[in-house]
Amino acid sequence: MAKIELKNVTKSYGAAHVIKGVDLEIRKGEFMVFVGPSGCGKSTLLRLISGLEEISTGDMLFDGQRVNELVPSDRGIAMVFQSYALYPHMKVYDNMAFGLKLAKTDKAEADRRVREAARMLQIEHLLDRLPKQLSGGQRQRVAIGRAIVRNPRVFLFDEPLSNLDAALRVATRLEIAKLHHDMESATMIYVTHDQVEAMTLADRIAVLRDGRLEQVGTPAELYERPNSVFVAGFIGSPKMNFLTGEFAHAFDCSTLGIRPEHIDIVPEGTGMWTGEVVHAEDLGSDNFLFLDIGADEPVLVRQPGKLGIALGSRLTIRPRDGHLHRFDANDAPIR
Ligand SMILES: Nc1ncnc2c1ncn2[C@@H]1O[C@H](COP(=O)(O)OP(=O)(O)OP(=O)(O)O)[C@@H](O)[C@H]1O
Repeated sequence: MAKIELKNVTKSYGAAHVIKGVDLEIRKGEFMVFVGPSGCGKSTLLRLISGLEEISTGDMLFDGQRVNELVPSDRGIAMVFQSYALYPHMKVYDNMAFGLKLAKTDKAEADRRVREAARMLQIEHLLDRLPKQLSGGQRQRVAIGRAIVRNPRVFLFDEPLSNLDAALRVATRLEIAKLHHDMESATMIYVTHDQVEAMTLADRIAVLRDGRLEQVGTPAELYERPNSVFVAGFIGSPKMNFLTGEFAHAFDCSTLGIRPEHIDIVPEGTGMWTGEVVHAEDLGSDNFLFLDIGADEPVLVRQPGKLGIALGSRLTIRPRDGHLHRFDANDAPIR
């Protein structure tokens, strides 16, 4: 399995500069997740690594070897997309074995690999079925199985779970986490919009913004020590509250960030701010309370359990010690 290095990689389509100089080292066996707003270049970066697209300038290395000119089939990668693209007329077994057949892999060896992958993904009982006889989640597992049997150096996933319903997403996410655990030397790169997928699957997350890397770090690093207002607002769900003006000046900063889960409701007279509940969402396990404390936008407070707080109630709140994020006028953190 491979270590992947990107050295000042750029990609332009005519005058459109999509990737603007990315330096990144993905370790052998690492699970790297790319996140960022729509259009920031996540899929393009994945396609550059796969070789489906050629980089414009810079270098791409797999295990120290320059692969800029290598076609996808010579890079030892396997891709899993959101659409599974299984052959409808072939049984699951043949779908999984197809690539090996093309590569003229020994039949017994191919059989061994298909059954091993099917066992890992718990789809052994589905090998004789056609794709149309499978659920969406099962189809996606077959697509992942088809990637596994090829024994790739690198797995590339482009939003593989986005076509699945909520329950299947969770089940298949656990499956992918297990796969990474079982194939500990497999390097995996994964593009997603989903915060939970990014936070739970990643060894490290790369946050992209407009064709550049904004920050790369472990999920905990990005959550606890974001390097910019952008990362602070992007990582975490629901989103961090940002206060400016007098609210921030009171803390000697230009922007004050507080996550909804780091605000406590306290007795009047002991808090920092008081405001009216202008909107409330009861999720059963959690309450989202939106408080108008006189800032530009209501402050979101996340509280576990059943609260039964009525709209229009006045609440006093206090940010939890050690969980304030202060930023200067350049959006850089003050620590
Ligand atoms: N073949 C192309 N020609 C011109 N522009 C392109 C081409 N492919 C992608 N782009 C542009 O490059 C930018 C990045 O696209 P990309 O698909 O990598 O973004 P993304 O972060 O994966 O977005 P999303 O989250 O919406 O899938 C977009 O502005 C897109 O319009």
